[in-house]
Amino acid sequence: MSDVIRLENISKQFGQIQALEDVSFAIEENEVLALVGDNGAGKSTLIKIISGVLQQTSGTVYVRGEPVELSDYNDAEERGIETVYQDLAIAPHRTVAENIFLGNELLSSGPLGKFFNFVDDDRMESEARELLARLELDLDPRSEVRNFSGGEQQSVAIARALQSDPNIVILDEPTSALSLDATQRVLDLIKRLNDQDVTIVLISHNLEAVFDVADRAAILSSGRLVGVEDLTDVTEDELVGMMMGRARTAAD
Ligand SMILES: Nc1ncnc2c1ncn2[C@@H]1O[C@H](COP(=O)(O)OP(=O)(O)OP(=O)(O)O)[C@@H](O)[C@H]1O
Repeated sequence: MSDVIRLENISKQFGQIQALEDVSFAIEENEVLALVGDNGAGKSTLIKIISGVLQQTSGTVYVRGEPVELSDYNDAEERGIETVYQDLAIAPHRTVAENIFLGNELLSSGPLGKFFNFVDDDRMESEARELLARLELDLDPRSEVRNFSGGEQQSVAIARALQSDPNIVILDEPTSALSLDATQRVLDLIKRLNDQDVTIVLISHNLEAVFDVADRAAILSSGRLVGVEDLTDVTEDELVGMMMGRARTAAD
């Protein structure tokens, strides 16, 4: 398996606070990698660096073997990396199709449409319909998103990230605040994406979800990488121990 992203000695300081210290590991092609750790461990800081929102103080990010400078969100998007943040940034009074194309609206191809920037609602609706079908999401592209449950809104946010056809999707706590049922539906969506060759990085405090959907877990504690474990090799208790900063020993 080849690396899609490799982090080498990534450190990040905010003034006196060392949010990340010398973090090095690789994300493999087509895996689901969970990023776990206690509050303040550095998970959000790390994904913001991978998605171009923050820049590391030192260290190098490699995407498909190339050292890259991700100075903003577009740099990451151009390399096929999309992120769905916890706040979702969904526009509740817009339709599913409008949300999927929010900020990337398709314009009419006719000369007048181009000139006046007419949005091509029909094309957005039909492309949204195709995308939703590909993700096996039973959502009407013409419905306003405010009518949806939390799990469905999360699915719309994931569909929007998929609109640019990324091959790496980073999900920040996609199941927090969801019912058990909705959580399972979002986990099933993550599995379907992964079956379609999308590499997934998942931040989650829900260890049951992590064990259900992820292949490996990278464990952070106080800004340091404690380990990267194959989830078939560790128990939930061992993982919690590592999240508390206890490296695995041969006796574990
Ligand atoms: N913009 C910032 N300015 C100053 N300190 C920050 C900033 N962002 C994060 N930090 C600090 O960096 C450390 C790591 O925070 P981060 O949000 O990455 O942790 P986390 O693992 O995502 O936590 P949580 O699970 O609570 O979201 C914390 O000590 C946090 O207070």
